[in-house]
Order: sequence, then C-alpha cells, then structure tokens
Amino acid sequence: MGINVQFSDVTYKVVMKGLTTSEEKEILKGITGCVSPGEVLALMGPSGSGKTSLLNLLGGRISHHPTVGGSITYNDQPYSKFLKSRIGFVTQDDVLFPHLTVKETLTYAARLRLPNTLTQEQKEQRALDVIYELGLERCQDTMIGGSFVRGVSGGERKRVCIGNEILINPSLLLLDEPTSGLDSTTALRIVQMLQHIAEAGKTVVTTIHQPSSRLFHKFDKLILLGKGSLIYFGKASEAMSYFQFIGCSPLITMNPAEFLLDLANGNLNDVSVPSELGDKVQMENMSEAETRNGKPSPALVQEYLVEAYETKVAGTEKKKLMVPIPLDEEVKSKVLCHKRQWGASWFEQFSILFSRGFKERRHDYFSWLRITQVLSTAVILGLLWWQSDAKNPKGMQDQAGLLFFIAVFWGFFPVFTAIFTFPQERAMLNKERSTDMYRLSAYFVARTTSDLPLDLILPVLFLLVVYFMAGLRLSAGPFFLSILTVFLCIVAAQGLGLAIGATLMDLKRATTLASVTVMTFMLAGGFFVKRVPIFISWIRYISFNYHTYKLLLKVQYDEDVTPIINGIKIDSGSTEVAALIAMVFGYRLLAYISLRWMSVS
Ligand SMILES: Nc1ncnc2c1ncn2[C@@H]1O[C@H](COP(=O)(O)OP(=O)(O)OP(=O)(O)O)[C@@H](O)[C@H]1O
Repeated sequence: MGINVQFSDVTYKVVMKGLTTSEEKEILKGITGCVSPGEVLALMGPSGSGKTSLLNLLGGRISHHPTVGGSITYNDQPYSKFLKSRIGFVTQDDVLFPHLTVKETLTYAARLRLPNTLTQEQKEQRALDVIYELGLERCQDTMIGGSFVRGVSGGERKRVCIGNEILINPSLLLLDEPTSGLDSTTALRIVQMLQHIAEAGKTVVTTIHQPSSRLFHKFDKLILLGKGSLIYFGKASEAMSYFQFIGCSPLITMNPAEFLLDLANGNLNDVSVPSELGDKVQMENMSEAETRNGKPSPALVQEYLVEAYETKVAGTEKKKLMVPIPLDEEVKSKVLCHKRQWGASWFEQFSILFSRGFKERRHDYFSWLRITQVLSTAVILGLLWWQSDAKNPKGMQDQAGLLFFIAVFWGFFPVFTAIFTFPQERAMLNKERSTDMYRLSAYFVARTTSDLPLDLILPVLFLLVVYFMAGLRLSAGPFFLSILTVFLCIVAAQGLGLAIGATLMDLKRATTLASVTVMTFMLAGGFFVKRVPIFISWIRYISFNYHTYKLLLKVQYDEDVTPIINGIKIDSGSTEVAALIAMVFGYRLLAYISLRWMSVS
C-alpha cells in the first residue's frame, strides 16, 4: 500500500545570519500538489530552485521548522514519527560504512529493518534480490570505500544507497537525484525500477536534474520549480502542451526536460516568446533588451510563468485537492499504525550492530599507521628505559616516569581516536535512527562492547615490548595486572572521547575541549605535583591518568614506596580499581546521555 501525499501552499523560509545583519530568504513560495499511490512524481528545476528543500519537507525532515507554512498530509493525516518506518529517503550524499562490502551493507540493513515476521534467511534473500534488481551482482563483494579507501564507483555507491531504502518496500519512497553521475542506460534502469515500485502500489517522489527524454516520459507527474516558485504541476505528459498553451513552444526539436529547465531558468533561446511577454519587453529599458536581442530578461520570464500558472492552473489544482480521496480504511490504519515497529528485537539489534561495528572498526584498529605508531612508541620507550633497575630510589624514580608515561599515553590516545571516528558514525547514527532502524541503547551497548576485544590487542602488543625491554617486574601476575590496568584506562578514556564527540558536533571544538581536559588530567595525574590544593583536588578523582598511574605503581612495587615516589600514597589497589571501573561506566553513561540528548529520536 502507498501513501497519498497532499501539500498545499507550502512555504519555507530561512534566516541567513551575516556578520552584522540577518536576512530572511524565501526558499519555497507556496507550492501545491499531490501524489498518489501508483505514481512517480518528479521534482525538476535548476540548481538551487528548492527541490531538495521540498523533498525534505515531504519526507518530514524539516516539517517542524517554525518557518514552514502551509499543510502536508499523508493519507489525510499530518506527519507523525510513526511514519518514519514507512518512508524510504535516499539523500544526495548518503553515508555508508567504507569498510563493509556491498553485500554486507545491504544484508545488515535488511536484518535490521525488515519486520521480524521474516526469518533471517528470508531477510538475507531480500538483500540478494535487491542486489540483482539494482544490477550490483558484479560488485557485491567489493568494499564500499571512502576518502581513504578505494571502493565501488560513484554510480554503484548511489545504487547501494537506493538499495538500502527499497529493501523495506517503503510506502513512500523519496529520492534526491538518484540518477546523478550515472550513464543513461543505468539511469533508465533506475527510473524503470522506480516505475515498477510505483506500479506495485507505492508512492514515489524523486528530484531529477537533467533527465533524457526517455527518462522524462517515465514520470507520471511533474513539479517544475523556478527560484522556489511553482511553474508547473500536473501530468508530465501534459507539460509540453501546457507551455504551448501559454505561448512558449520550442522552435527546434528539443529534449522536453532541457526545454523545461531553460524555461525555469528564464531562458527563452530557441523558444517562442508569448505575446504578453513581448509587450512587456517593449516597456523595459530598450538598451538592456537590445543586448538580449529583444528577448525578455530571465526575471521577467519567471514572473510571467509563475503568474500564468497561478491564473490558469493553480485554482483548479487546489480545488482538486479539496476533494477527499476515497481511501480504504484498512489501508489507512495499516499505513498510519501509531506504534513504533522495530524490525528486530533488542538483542538481535545488539548482535547485528555488534558484528557490523566489529567488521567496520577492525580496519581502523589494525591500520599499519596505528600499529606503527604504537610499536614505535613502545620501542623508543624500551630503548630509553632499557633494563631499568628499581632496586635503588634513583632507579625507582626513573621507572615511575615510565609508568606515568604509559598512563598518559593510554589515556590520551583513545580519547582522540574516539573523537575522530565519531563524526562519521554520528552521521550514520542520525540517518539510521531517523528511519527507526534500531534503539539507541542497542547501538550504544553494541558500540561499547564491540570495541573491547579490539581495545585489548594494541596495549598487549605495546606492553609486551615495553615490559621486557625496560625490565619491569618479571612475573605473570604483575604483567597481566598491568595489562588489565591499561585496558580499564583505555575504556574509560574512550568513554570520555565519546561523550565529548557526542556533545560537540564540531570536530575542532571537540578536539580543543579534549586537549584541555586530557592535559588537566595529566597535570593532576600525580607525577608533576605532590600536593594538589584542596579546592582542585577533585580533578584527581575523575582523572583516569591518576588512578592508572597509582595502580601501575602498586603492581610494580609491593612495599610502600610513598616517600620515594613523589609523595603519592599508595594504599590498597582495590580503591584504584574501583575508581577506574566507576569511570568506565560514568563516562559511558555521560556519552549515552549526550547522545540521547543530541541525536534524532
Ligand atoms: N538551511 C538553509 N540555510 C540557508 N540557505 C538554504 C538552506 N536550505 C536551503 N537553502 C538555500 O535554498 C536554495 C534551495 O536549496 P535546495 O537545496 O532545495 O536546492 P536544489 O534545487 O535541491 O538544488 P540542487 O539541485 O543544486 O541540489 C539554495 O539557494 C540553498 O542555498
């Protein structure tokens, strides 16, 4: 079943803030139209004419904006968040995970989004069907790729984005430029597919830049926009005769789409000039008109087209919208089911997101760059502290420097890794949550736990090198306890990174805040100052560097070394372990709260 979308006098403004002034810009100026199940509506117009804005409004993405006017209804009902799972939205620059293959991307999406009445095999079969439907079988095992990894071609990437949405058989499918960057045969294939989707009873709305004439004839309805105003709404097949009727016909054989875009741009080259416009040109400044060979200015043409539409068509179209559409009550209730529907149970969501996260991030963790960074630091430390001797106070103080560096390194590194990897994940999270793909809690728990095994590998490598080169306490207990300590420090630091990344959208601001925080934690970490003034001593309690350092000291030296090592009192290690565990949970909780606060729900 599809959704009947009606929109009447839709307006949208944005406030553009300059350095000293703020100016209001009208992006959509009273757009009226409708699209019914079984139809493909194309939104055409020059770049910047407002196609994407109208599509976003129809998809409910900016409908709550205070500067939006007019009405949009879905089967006679206003937009509600329960519609999210019935709407498929393919944006112009969709985000995809670069390290997953085409098949993995679509299979994970199918498992998360398809209703749980289907079995896992049926869901996987649906992903395969979509791969064949979109002609992606040849690249199904290729990685998607991104700025740093070579992957599928731009056209294939676009088709994967479409596949992600058509998987769920949405009642309303919205697409922003689905054919841009594709050759004409592939573009035709995509539009034919949209036609088939509509024929199956769904509603399809797509923006399109410059369709070939073959493509153009596949659309049922057309909206032509010019600078945010409606120039034509009606059947695509009747567009040419409408413009002929108002006096604009092509003088040479032209692709209808090219002709319409010329008109929307106010360009009347090779097009007959309506007599009303000809008269207006006479009244314009002659010298200006001469430079255009007597043709009217683009602004004049646009004004004429908008006026012609308003006087000759708009009235009847608006009347048509007033007539209620007979809709099957059963269909209406099914489409507008007022209950969030998850495709998978909480645990299934968790396990799918866990395995997807693990697959995607293992590449980040095991990039040669990272391994080299960690190993070279370890070797330099090992050489500097080569077989250090802790038998005398001097040597012990030296070793304490090494232990403090380890605590700082593993507190610093994960904070920044979390901040740098998060913006991409955040875009994905927002996109997927906007279609109700999974619960935030399932994502969060999966994100946190899928990192754990990966978090353990690099520190083990690091400690193996440092521990033996620097000649730290050679026995299994202290070695494994040191690993455990560093591991807790990493997980706590990562939580802080996630919390900062989730709160501050902007990478620059996030890294600045993180540097200041980590530096403060490091300075208060127990190595540089012996006694911290009481009013600032609380920082020590939330500093993972401080507790890691103390615990590493405790593990290395059994006896009380307080007087030798900078006056830090090392009592029972269990207080430090408890503090680190509290930080692991505390910072993650903070990250979860800021994610919930900032992300789409
Ligand atoms: N939030 C915003 N703030 C400022 N200007 C905006 C905003 N949203 C849209 N615009 C402006 O509104 C106009 C229409 O934008 P829109 O993206 O809808 O155009 P479009 O027809 O889809 O263009 P294209 O084909 O190039 O994607 C553009 O001039 C754009 O700069």
